[in-house]
Amino acid sequence: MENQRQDGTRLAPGNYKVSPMQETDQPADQLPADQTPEVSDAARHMGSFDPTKTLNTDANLRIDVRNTNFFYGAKQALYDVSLPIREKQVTALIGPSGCGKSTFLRTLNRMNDLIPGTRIEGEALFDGSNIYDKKTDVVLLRQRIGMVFQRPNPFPKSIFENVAYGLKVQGKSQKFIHERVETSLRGAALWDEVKDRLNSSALGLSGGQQQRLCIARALAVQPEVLLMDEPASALDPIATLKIEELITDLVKEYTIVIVTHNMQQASRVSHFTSFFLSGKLIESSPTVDLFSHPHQKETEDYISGRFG
Ligand SMILES: Nc1ncnc2c1ncn2[C@@H]1O[C@H](COP(=O)(O)OP(=O)(O)OP(=O)(O)O)[C@@H](O)[C@H]1O
Repeated sequence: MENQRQDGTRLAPGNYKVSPMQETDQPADQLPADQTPEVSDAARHMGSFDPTKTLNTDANLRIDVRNTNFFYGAKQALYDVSLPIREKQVTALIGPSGCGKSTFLRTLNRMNDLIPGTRIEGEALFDGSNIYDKKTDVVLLRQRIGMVFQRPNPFPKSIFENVAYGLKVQGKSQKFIHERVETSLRGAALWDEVKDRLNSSALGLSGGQQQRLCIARALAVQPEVLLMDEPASALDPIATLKIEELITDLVKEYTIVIVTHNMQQASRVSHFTSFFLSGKLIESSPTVDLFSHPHQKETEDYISGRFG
């Protein structure tokens, strides 16, 4: 298929131009915010990441979701979803608003349990145990499968306290906590920006920094899987590129599942992409294949911009 959107831009990873990355001769102060030289620099750096180079279709299954149905009261939001989530790979969930991406993501660490009247069927095997099992220790589960939300949600505490929080709950020693806070902030590419103000309020950070702080907070308890629900949708283009760059770094050590509205973002950062529509998983493939050779008509319609 000629993989062109209606506006003419191509979607195949690595072969298309994403508007924030385009270069121009206009003076910087006359450029839209997403085309400033700073963005171009970050974009150039991102340009060196090519998920096709680290795609591993044989990677171990980290979570094996089988035949999941999910209900909000009488309303069914997921229909018979089966999806293998591979270790140390980024899996992107895409699809139009209301298709069930976030619901699916939240089933993976039982965040939907917090909503009264919800019900789930099927299984999601994580180290041989079913995540949905009533006996699952959800506190431990959420430690092992951490989550970052759409809007940065730091606690109204200091930068240090935000990252140390989970470790204090675990009763770790002061020395351990100090070391882990630094490692986590480094892991979230925030250390250099905050090392001299660890005791300042986290609420004084920019939106992008707050989101990286939330990522550091999730990393502090050493999760194995990171769930990200549109982690950059509330951020400006520079902060967005920093988060994308961070994802491409984190996946060396963690398994990542990311919900995104942005197909170009899925192409830039993910190894696998799953397309949802009306609560059903329509197609799931290596990202490069899904965008260049979709197997289903619905997928082709969606990625070519015919709906959604
Ligand atoms: N707490 C809730 N109670 C009842 N229905 C809900 C609830 N949360 C989501 N839904 C419904 O479930 C369906 C899937 O919603 P979900 O938020 O998972 O979709 P989404 O693909 O993530 O959408 P978006 O991209 O807009 O965030 C939608 O019809 C939505 O209205």
